[in-house]
Amino acid sequence: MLGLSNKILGAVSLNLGIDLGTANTLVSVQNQGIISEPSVVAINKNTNEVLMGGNAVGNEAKKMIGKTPPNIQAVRPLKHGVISDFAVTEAMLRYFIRKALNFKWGIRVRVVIAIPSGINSVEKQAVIDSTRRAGAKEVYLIDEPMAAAIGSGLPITEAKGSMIVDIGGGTSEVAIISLASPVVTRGIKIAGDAMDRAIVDYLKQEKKILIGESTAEIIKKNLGSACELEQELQMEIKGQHATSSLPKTVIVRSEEVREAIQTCIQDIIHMIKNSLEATSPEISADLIERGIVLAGGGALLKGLDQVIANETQLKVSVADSPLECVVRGTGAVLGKLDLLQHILSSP
Ligand SMILES: Nc1ncnc2c1ncn2[C@@H]1O[C@H](COP(=O)(O)OP(=O)(O)OP(=O)(O)O)[C@@H](O)[C@H]1O
Repeated sequence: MLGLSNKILGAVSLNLGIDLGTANTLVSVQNQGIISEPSVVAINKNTNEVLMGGNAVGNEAKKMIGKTPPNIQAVRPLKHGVISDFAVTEAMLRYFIRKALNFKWGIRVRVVIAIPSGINSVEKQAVIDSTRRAGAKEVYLIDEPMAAAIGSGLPITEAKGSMIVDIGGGTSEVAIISLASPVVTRGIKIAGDAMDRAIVDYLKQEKKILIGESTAEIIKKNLGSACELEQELQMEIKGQHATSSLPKTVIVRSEEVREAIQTCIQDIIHMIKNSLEATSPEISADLIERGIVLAGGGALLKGLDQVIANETQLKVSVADSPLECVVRGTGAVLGKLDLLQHILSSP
């Protein structure tokens, strides 16, 4: 839990870096720490308004998915890395900003917010407007892969190619960066959520069991892998029989999960190869030396680094705390807004 010091509470302004993600929203409070909660909001279906009280957003709201009474719905306001519901996103941002301020008032808030590199200028302006309405006075945007590269510690300002692959919940993005500018970028809407859906479909088809996406995510994190494991794994899963709808229990094996998510992994590898094909020979030479850095929660999939290394013949490493790379990058930029003005994204 983040605790704001008296020094910050006594200050008139506060800098926040925000990674507004499909799966998780993270907020870095300058010199303090990181808040991280799922990007989930509970709404009243009758009024379409966000529920009152402390359980309407984040961890508590995620626990409600698939278990709400008919008048309440737990929704994820971002889909495929893009905001699908601006009103709900704004409510979520307001919650996170207030939490970062420890629910104190009268503090001027400056925000750097990371956005998927594929969103258009109208959507960018909408993110700025929502963040302002949620309580920020100044708002700057940065492309997610650029923030991930900075947060992974890549030397992006050098005249040498650096490559980051950010695999999140809704999107997988690649950026090859030199002199603080993206030289090649690629993105696809295939990432962690698509793997969860693939597991749901596979188990319905092959094991005649219906499960929700939250259960599929647990299966992916526990059993999911991109290549053979030294010790294959298995776990017991509870759900509903696909035809009788009665409760059903099955054993799921890591080999089955690998088969289920294979297509998603191939799509991500295809995107990476495609970006490598688009680089200049000089940058390719730099990448042979430096390799590829993986960030985002998807980077934690067992064996993914190994498979990408085999397919590209480059060194591949997973960034430290890959789920926090983007927000660490936004935090780093906040400290040097003047210096890094040119890497911020404008609508
Ligand atoms: N150990 C793990 N193995 C596989 N996947 C994991 C693991 N841990 C987390 N993930 C997946 O990482 C994804 C979340 O990553 P992250 O928080 O970086 O995404 P996001 O920033 O919310 O999404 P986006 O960048 O697409 O908006 C989820 O799909 C989650 O299931």
